[in-house]
Order: sequence, then C-alpha cells, then structure tokens
Amino acid sequence: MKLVIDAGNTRVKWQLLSDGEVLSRGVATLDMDDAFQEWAPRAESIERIAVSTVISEDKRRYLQARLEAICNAPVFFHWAEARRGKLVNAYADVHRMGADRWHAMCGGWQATGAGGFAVVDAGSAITVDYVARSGAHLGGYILPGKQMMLRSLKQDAARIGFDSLDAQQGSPGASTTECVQHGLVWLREAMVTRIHQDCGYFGLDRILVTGGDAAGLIGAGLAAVHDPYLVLNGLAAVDGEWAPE
Ligand SMILES: Nc1ncnc2c1ncn2[C@@H]1O[C@H](COP(=O)(O)OP(=O)(O)O)[C@@H](O)[C@H]1O
Ligand SMILES: CC(C)(COP(=O)(O)O)[C@@H](O)C(=O)NCCC(=O)O
Ligand SMILES: [K+]
Repeated sequence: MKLVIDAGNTRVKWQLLSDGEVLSRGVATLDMDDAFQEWAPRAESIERIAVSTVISEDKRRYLQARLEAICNAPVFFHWAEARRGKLVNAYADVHRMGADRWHAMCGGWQATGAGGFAVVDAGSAITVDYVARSGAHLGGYILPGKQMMLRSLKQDAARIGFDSLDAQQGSPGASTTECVQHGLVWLREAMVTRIHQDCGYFGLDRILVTGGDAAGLIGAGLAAVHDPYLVLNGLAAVDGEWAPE
C-alpha cells in the first residue's frame, strides 16, 4: 500500500493506493491533531509515502516528523523537474516552481494523452499552466486565490469593510460589500474568458481544473474537467512506473 500526499498552503489532500487503485482519500489541515486519523489505523500496511508540497521548510519538517511518528514507511518528497518523459518544464530554474504545479501537469499529461491542455489550480493561490501537444510547458501564471484577495483587501486598506455575500453576478456594485464580492465574480469571469482565448491561441484541446475553488471557476463558465485529485494523480505516476526519460 502507498500513501500519496499533496500538502498545499491551506489543506493536505491524501490518497491510499494499492496497485494503482484508490482505497480511500481525504482532506485535512496540518494543524489538526487528528489530521491523519482516517488512514493511521492502516499505517502498518503502508510501504511507501510520496509527498508533493509547497509549504515552508519548517512545516515540511513538521509534516515529515508527524508521518514518521505514525508510520515506518520511507517518506519521499518529489519536486518540480526539468522533464518527465515528453513533458518539458519551461522554467530555466525548475527548483523554483511549486511541486504542485509540476505534478498537476504530470497528472494532466497522463490523463489527456495526445492533446495539449491547460491546468488551472484554484487553491490558496491560483495557478494557470499551458502544455502544448508536444509536451512542452509553454509557461503559466500565478495569481492570488479568492481568500487571499479578500484577506488582502481587508488587511491592507483601512476603509474597506465588507461582509460575506454569496455573489453570483459581476454587475457593478452599489455598496462596499457588493463592490468587493461582485468584483471577485467579475475578475473570475475575465480570467475564464482569457483562459479560453489563450487555449484557442495555443491550440490546447482541454482544460483541467483542480483546487478548493474549482467549482467557482466552473460556475463562472470555465469549460473544464474538474479533478480534485489531479496533483495526487501526477504524483502517483511520478512515484510509480513513469520513467523520467
Ligand atoms: N472546506 C474548505 N476548507 C478550506 N478551504 C476551502 C474549503 N472549501 C473550499 N475552500 C477553498 O479552497 C481553497 C484552498 O484550496 P486547496 O486546493 O486545498 O488549496 P491549497 O492547495 O493551497 O492548500 C481556500 O482558499 C478556499 O477558498
Ligand atoms: C503558486 C503556489 C503558491 C500555489 O500553491 P497553493 O496555492 O496550491 O498552495 C505554489 O505552487 C508555489 O509556492 N510555487 C512557487 C513559485 C512558482 O511556482 O514559481
Ligand atoms: K494546490
């Protein structure tokens, strides 16, 4: 049995795998005492743990120590790479790229086979990455995620006080709350339009979306396949049979 973990800035996603089949899966946060209680009873059967993470080095060490306290299996951390098979990273300095972005692209490559694709990961931050049919990563974008935008408006502007609002429309607002909340919808719609345009320009056939705010992007019209476990699928492939060359 293998445990694969995607530890993001907000949440930890995990899956327990046996011969490539998913036995169980879940979501936790690192600060929870019982973060691993769902799989901990099966820890003795786990032979290997593979992790993709973008958390700080301090938190990464904390995660490793917690895993080693529960489980005897070796823990492997996987990072962004220059290439994996035909998939070629656009970064000159690949170590600077978030492991989650690389593993999401790996998951996308495995899932789409022949065509080019876009990966949108709407997590703490939003990332967009484009991969051509040849496997060449064309580059991407990093934007603040929904909660990050709301937090920065609240913290960094003295007179922007607003409430939560389940806004579905991006029409011009007539109060601070509406201006902020409709603004998010408006921004989302603009982003979706731009991603669709880029996919046409670069000849990409498919869009894959993942992350906690994926449903919001689909609600804003993103024509994408939603896979909440895209990073884990890519990580499992990299940690498994998929040879680097
Ligand atoms: N139950 C939830 N707990 C926390 N965040 C959630 C939840 N449901 C949706 N979200 C949204 O998902 C985002 C986190 O998504 P996630 O993909 O887990 O991020 P990360 O990979 O950065 O940890 C949050 O910013 C929040 O907007
Ligand atoms: C952009 C990210 C913060 C996204 O992480 P997340 O929001 O999913 O936790 C992460 O991929 C990261 O820390 N990247 C490093 C910089 C880069 O990818 O160039
Ligand atoms: K992520």
